[in-house]
Amino acid sequence: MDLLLAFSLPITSSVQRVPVSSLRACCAERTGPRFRGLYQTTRHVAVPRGERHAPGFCGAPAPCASCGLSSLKLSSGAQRSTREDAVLLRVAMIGTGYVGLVSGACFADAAHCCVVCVDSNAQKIDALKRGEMPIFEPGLADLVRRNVQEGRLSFSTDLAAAVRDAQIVFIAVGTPSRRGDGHADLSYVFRAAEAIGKSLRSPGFTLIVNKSTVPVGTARRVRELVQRNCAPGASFEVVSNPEFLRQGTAVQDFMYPERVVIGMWENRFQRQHECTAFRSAPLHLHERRFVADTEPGFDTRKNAQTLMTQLYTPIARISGAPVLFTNVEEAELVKYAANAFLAMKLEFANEIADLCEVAGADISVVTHAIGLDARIGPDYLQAGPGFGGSCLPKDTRALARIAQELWRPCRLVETVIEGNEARKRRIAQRIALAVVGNSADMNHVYGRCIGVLGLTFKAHTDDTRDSPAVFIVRELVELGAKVRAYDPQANHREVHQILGEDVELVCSAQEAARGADVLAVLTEWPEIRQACDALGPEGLGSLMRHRVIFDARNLWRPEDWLHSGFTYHSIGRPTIYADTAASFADASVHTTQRLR
Ligand SMILES: NC(=O)c1ccc[n+]([C@@H]2O[C@H](COP(=O)([O-])OP(=O)(O)OC[C@H]3O[C@@H](n4cnc5c(N)ncnc54)[C@H](O)[C@@H]3O)[C@@H](O)[C@H]2O)c1
Ligand SMILES: O=c1ccn([C@@H]2O[C@H](COP(=O)(O)OP(=O)(O)O[C@H]3O[C@H](CO)[C@@H](O)[C@H](O)[C@H]3O)[C@@H](O)[C@H]2O)c(=O)[nH]1
Repeated sequence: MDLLLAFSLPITSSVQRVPVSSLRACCAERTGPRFRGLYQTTRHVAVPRGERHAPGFCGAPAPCASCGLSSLKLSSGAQRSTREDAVLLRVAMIGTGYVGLVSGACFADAAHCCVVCVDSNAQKIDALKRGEMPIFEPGLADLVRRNVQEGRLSFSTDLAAAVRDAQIVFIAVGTPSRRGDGHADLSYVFRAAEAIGKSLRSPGFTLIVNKSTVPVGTARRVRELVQRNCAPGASFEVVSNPEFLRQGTAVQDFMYPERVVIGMWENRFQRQHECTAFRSAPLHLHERRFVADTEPGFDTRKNAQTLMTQLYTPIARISGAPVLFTNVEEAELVKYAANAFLAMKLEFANEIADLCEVAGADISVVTHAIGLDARIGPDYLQAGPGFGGSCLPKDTRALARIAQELWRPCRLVETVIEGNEARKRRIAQRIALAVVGNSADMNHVYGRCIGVLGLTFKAHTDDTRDSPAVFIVRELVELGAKVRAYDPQANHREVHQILGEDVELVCSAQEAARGADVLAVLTEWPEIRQACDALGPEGLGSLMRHRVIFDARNLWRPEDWLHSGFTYHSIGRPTIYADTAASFADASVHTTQRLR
């Protein structure tokens, strides 16, 4: 049995093509709806001859409990030696953050690569060498451990050595917002490009892949920088390969992407003649040629396309994801356009939620109903305190900025950015109003105690970058409130760096609730709901000074708080008042019944 062939080579005598419908569905339950979707969209997969099991289909990264196989773990000595004897692609990942570490570990695991993850932060690399994870990302620790043990993944601060040994070098460094003007700060990318240029082996071909999110035109500048810094005989190509993973589900997203986008250099004249042929059908591997074989640059581009194909074929096979070859500008724009569209959808849901509050409607009913229209879809319509994180806010700002500079302003994106900023402020004000009650005098917030549940920008991550929760807490502190906050994963040191010592960080939801005038839920952690449910309204109420909840993530249904003695505020839904609960009961129960 040759599992390696099953992934990376065409069908051979040891591998057969099997209709997906006849595979063992041993892990269908474990992998959830996405797996079932994949089942429906992929018609054939390659599996070892004589088997009805598709390696990797059973829910990489974890090995399947019932069949013991995954794309990542080989179960017999014979299989292991086949893999060890094979020539592995050598990859250097520059930047070992949320994207670099996940991508590096996943490539090592699924794509049979030897990956060196490089970072200029020596502490991070030392921690990884000791087996400690610098970030919290579900499934990542096991994946890293397994690939380190099996010799496919290592960590280093030595960029030059890693680049010299690599066939493919990824740039996965940060591109934060540049202070003041909203542009992406490309200094990390350019510094990495210079260092890569200086370290390229010569002679020999190296493929440089930009995975960082960058404005259109950046690949061109990276190429110039590498060219300026490399030795005369070095041969290289730069391609763009934006990443679409989400924090909290990063490993799953990387292994089962919706699509892989690879931006290649192309000859513009050729494009006018050839591209129309590809436009009518979805682009798949090898469908698009970028340079005629008689033109200069043909060899490096062909090498680039071959290496990227080799690298992504296993993931494309496992996931059934299309691999789209575009030009570099298209690839760079796809990333910003996708994030801007998601941000727009969220801002839309949030605006409709505001409308629901005054119109006596329930946002969850409205979004459920509009999401049933396939053109709209049910995802990304959960109203909340505004979108945050290290991507959507900075990427929308960067897109708006580039569009302005290219004299094609994206007014819609600009409006989304403004709307989201205003929303976070408004949610802070609403929480403050919940504290002061009928007096509506913001001066009365001074000295009052607000318990905060959740600080990360969403659940299942430790990341507080551009977190709406952190923004809201800062606003409340500025109004003079005493904030006591709990988050299951947020790093206390980082939170103190952002918010100073004005916020007391505690280790449980109970401690955050103790003595609070209002308890504000700002991140949708399941742990938070479980802790509150375990206490029950009586237990929770006995800890608090006043029985008021502000649920900015709609963790509960309004009717859950009827007759509880609590005033329950949420987003885009009727408020349950402690003293007038009965009058709201009918409305909220009706809306929930309609949902079912
Ligand atoms: N976080 C996400 O979910 C996500 C998803 C898709 C795309 N992206 C994009 O990917 C890029 C990286 O994002 P991230 O969240 O992983 O960032 P991050 O800040 O977590 O990691 C970046 C790492 O790069 C290192 N670094 C910077 N310059 C370096 C250099 N010259 N040499 C070696 N290491 C260097 C930093 O020390 C840091 O550890 C960004 O452009 C981001 O927009 C992020
Ligand atoms: O229905 C929803 C979905 C998300 N959010 C909020 O939107 C923000 C972003 O969430 P999400 O997109 O899940 O997280 P990210 O990890 O930032 O992922 C986004 O940003 C990444 C970096 O560019 C992209 O790769 C991903 O495709 C894109 O989803 C968070 O504050 C969420 O709380 C909501 O309020 N309601």
